[in-house]
Amino acid sequence: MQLIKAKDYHDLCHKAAELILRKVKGQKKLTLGLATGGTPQGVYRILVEEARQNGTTYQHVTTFNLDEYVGLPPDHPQSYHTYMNKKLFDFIDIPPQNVHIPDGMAENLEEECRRYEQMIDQSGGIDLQLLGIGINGHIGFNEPGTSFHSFTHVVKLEESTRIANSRFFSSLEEVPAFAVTMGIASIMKSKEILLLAVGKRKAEVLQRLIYGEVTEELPASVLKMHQHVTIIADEEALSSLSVRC
Ligand SMILES: N[C@@H]1[C@@H](O)[C@H](O)[C@@H](COP(=O)(O)O)O[C@@H]1O
Repeated sequence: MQLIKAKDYHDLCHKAAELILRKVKGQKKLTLGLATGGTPQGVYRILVEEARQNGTTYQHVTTFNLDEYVGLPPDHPQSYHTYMNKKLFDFIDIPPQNVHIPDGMAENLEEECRRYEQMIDQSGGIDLQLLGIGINGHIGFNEPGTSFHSFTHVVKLEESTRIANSRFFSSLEEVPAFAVTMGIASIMKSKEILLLAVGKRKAEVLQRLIYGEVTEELPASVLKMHQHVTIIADEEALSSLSVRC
């Protein structure tokens, strides 16, 4: 794992956007895995601004989002469909048919999970997967205890995750209890992974990730077994480590 230290959130977003843009501009065909949550918002803002200024095209880009809440219609203000449209897709020229987000409203969720996993494979696999990290070490919505062999599946969200994400809803009760998420094995199939960690509240989990063992109790620890992982973290997130980057 390569660890890149960013001064602050602004710096982290620029470093991450730069890495993504190098792929967008350098590859004829590109499949990106995308994340939601607070962390990548600033990265998407930079991508949008850069496309506006330079006319950068995303016609050749296909995307797969990590996850979606079960039971929220795509146009719900807190669905990840809405998040992605409002933060990125509405402002770049990516063809709508190239955008993939799990359907949390599917009647048969098991079938939806299989379909989603197949589509990732049919696209030729993810070239670069963007990840955030939950305070309990989750990636996507893979909570502690999730099998490292899991593919796209339905998960029951941990209370700590619902509480953390309730800041985007008007109350905790409104946060769905279930989600569809790419599994750990789905994420590990990506050719390259970029994990972002920001702020004091990620310091403890980042310390566990970097110094701790590989265990299903800390889903992100699986990344240590991947060949090509970059972590970009700001000073606050790195404050529990004594590393030189
Ligand atoms: N499903 C998402 C994750 O993909 C994300 O990484 C995590 C951290 O979110 P934040 O970046 O807001 O700390 O939150 C959610 O639970």
